[in-house]
Amino acid sequence: MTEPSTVDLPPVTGAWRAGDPPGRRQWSAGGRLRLDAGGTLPEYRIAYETWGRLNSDASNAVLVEHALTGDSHAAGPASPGHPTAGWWDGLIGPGRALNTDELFVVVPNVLGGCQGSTGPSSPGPDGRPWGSRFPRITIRDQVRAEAVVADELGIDRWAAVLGGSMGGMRALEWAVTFPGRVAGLLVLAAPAASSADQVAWASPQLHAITADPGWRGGDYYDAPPGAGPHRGLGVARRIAHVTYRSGLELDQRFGRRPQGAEDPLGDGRYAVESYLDHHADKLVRRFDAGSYVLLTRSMNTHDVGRDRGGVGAALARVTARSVIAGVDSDRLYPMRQAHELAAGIPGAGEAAEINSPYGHDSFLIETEQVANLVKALLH
Ligand SMILES: CC(=O)SCCNC(=O)CCNC(=O)[C@H](O)C(C)(C)COP(=O)(O)OP(=O)(O)OC[C@H]1O[C@@H](n2cnc3c(N)ncnc32)[C@H](O)[C@@H]1OP(=O)(O)O
Ligand SMILES: N[C@@H](CCO)C(=O)O
Repeated sequence: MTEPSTVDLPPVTGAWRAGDPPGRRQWSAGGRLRLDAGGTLPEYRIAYETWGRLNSDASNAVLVEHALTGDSHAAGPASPGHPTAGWWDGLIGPGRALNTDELFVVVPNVLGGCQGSTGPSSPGPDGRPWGSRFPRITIRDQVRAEAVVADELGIDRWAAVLGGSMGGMRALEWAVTFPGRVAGLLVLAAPAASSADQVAWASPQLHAITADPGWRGGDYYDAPPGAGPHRGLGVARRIAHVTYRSGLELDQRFGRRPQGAEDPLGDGRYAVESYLDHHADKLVRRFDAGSYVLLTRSMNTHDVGRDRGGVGAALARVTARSVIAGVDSDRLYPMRQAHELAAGIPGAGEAAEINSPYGHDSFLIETEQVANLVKALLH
């Protein structure tokens, strides 16, 4: 390889909290959280950002839920406290689909994450990082944890809850767990229950991380800089990123081209390999492997029908005005699942289709089509 991968650099674990400048990010603290899998989380905090102003009867609040490696920074530029620009910057702001002249937009970082909310890299009750002691959590647990943010802000009922991928799972769980608190629902590229295929794709990712000697059973936070499971996390991201894009896109974009002057007949890479290396390197710099494992497992557990009499009975509880959408080229969360979900939610109508070559990631890329879905929900 003439352009070495940088995955041996230390990850950004915890740096967001330590070096955070004053900004709009705030925290809500929750007490004992009873967990789906048994046991409790003794205390936790949820980081969140807001845009716009809450009106006097708190009827204009919208909850936006991020995907696996997202965070509360859905809008605005990158800054010292935020390594990436807002992931829905084109959708949130004055005059945009989520018009902050009218709406109060709230974006929490998920429980179990590593960008401000409590997760495996956070201090446990004894002050040492939770690591392997962090309990297993489900999407449902994450949603119940987020209710503290709504309660603290005085929001009894969200005008809308929306999200894509893992964010779509949380949005859906909000509408099923708290039907009276969700007036509008937009689920993008997310199923009612994770399928065998989705669990299967997660499996090699989890193995890649936990088989890395740097993983140390999940207790690597006190290891010297650079000794964490960075290579494993990088491999996991490469696998995941392929599932986030379509095969046709990769073929048309990269073809059989080598990366620059590299020679794939020797030790050189194809351009598409370099592209995956780049995404792996970027993730390793900004995301914690412990959170990746925990959140991936929580997505595996996603099933709105669990302990509720099945998916049909769970979806029948939804009273929100609902828009359900998938992406025609999504090979990870196929349109079939969007159709099944829409068919189960009272009044949801047909699932909408985002037309795009970009696969699953289209909910982050196809701003105009997503904006139209948001407008369809809100107006
Ligand atoms: C709600 C949430 O999900 S939040 C999380 C969202 N953010 C992420 O997922 C972070 C990772 N980023 C991504 O997955 C994507 O960048 C998206 C989905 C956000 C946007 O997708 P796109 O705009 O289509 O970006 P794309 O996948 O083409 O990647 C572009 C990057 O690949 C790099 N790249 C392209 N070709 C090559 C190559 N041959 N070799 C190395 N790097 C390459 C580009 O230089 C660019 O780098 P940069 O992002 O550092 O500027
Ligand atoms: N690329 C996005 C989508 C995952 O669903 C992320 O990393 O969060």
